[in-house]
Amino acid sequence: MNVASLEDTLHLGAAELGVALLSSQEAKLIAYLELLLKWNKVYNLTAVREPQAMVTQHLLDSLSVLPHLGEVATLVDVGAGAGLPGIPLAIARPQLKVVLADASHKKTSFMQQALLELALPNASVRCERVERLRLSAPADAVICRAFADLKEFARLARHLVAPGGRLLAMKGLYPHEELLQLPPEVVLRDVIPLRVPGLAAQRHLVVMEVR
Ligand SMILES: C[S@@+](CC[C@H](N)C(=O)[O-])C[C@H]1O[C@@H](n2cnc3c(N)ncnc32)[C@H](O)[C@@H]1O
Repeated sequence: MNVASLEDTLHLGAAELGVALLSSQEAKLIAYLELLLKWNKVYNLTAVREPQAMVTQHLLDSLSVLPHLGEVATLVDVGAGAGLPGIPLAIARPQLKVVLADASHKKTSFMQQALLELALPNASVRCERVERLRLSAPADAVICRAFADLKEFARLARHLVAPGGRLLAMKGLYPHEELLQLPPEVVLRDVIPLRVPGLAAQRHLVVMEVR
């Protein structure tokens, strides 16, 4: 693996996103990719296996939401899988408390190991179905990528935030159909187009507020 060029892609891409990273944070993000590559051989954690594509589709895609998180202090990543977007966000914003939740023991074992190896005290892992997950205090926001349609996301995760809290869904194409199906318990606040460096595909962040 050509680590130097992966670092370049990450460094230039983060700068393009307006995300400031220390070199130690960039090194942790690359170390996370290396862990993902290593565990993927046995655990089949992600279909994206080419290292440069992983920088773009996993690291930069996750980091692209950072400028839109606002003052959020606690964030739950539901259906986090191998830790996306939650682990890159926890690395890039050490003050942010991140809960990584997934129902799959295989996925949560990987995330637990990644948190240990990367020394990420601001993140924790819960092996639980989202609908059964209970937090000691409501989070400021919940985020998901490739988890469920907007209606189902709201149904399964709205109990994790207090009224006024946000549900953030990372989507590809503008989700016209899904937006027509939003339940009355949430209000649509924004649909933000995201530009991920190196990715031609459309990306959007849907911001909903829980009533
Ligand atoms: C397609 S993967 C996406 C993983 C990651 N967010 C990403 O973008 O790479 C969906 C994940 O959601 C998890 N999942 C699906 N339904 C769930 C539920 N009700 N509660 C918790 N996790 C769930 C699955 O185990 C799987 O890891």
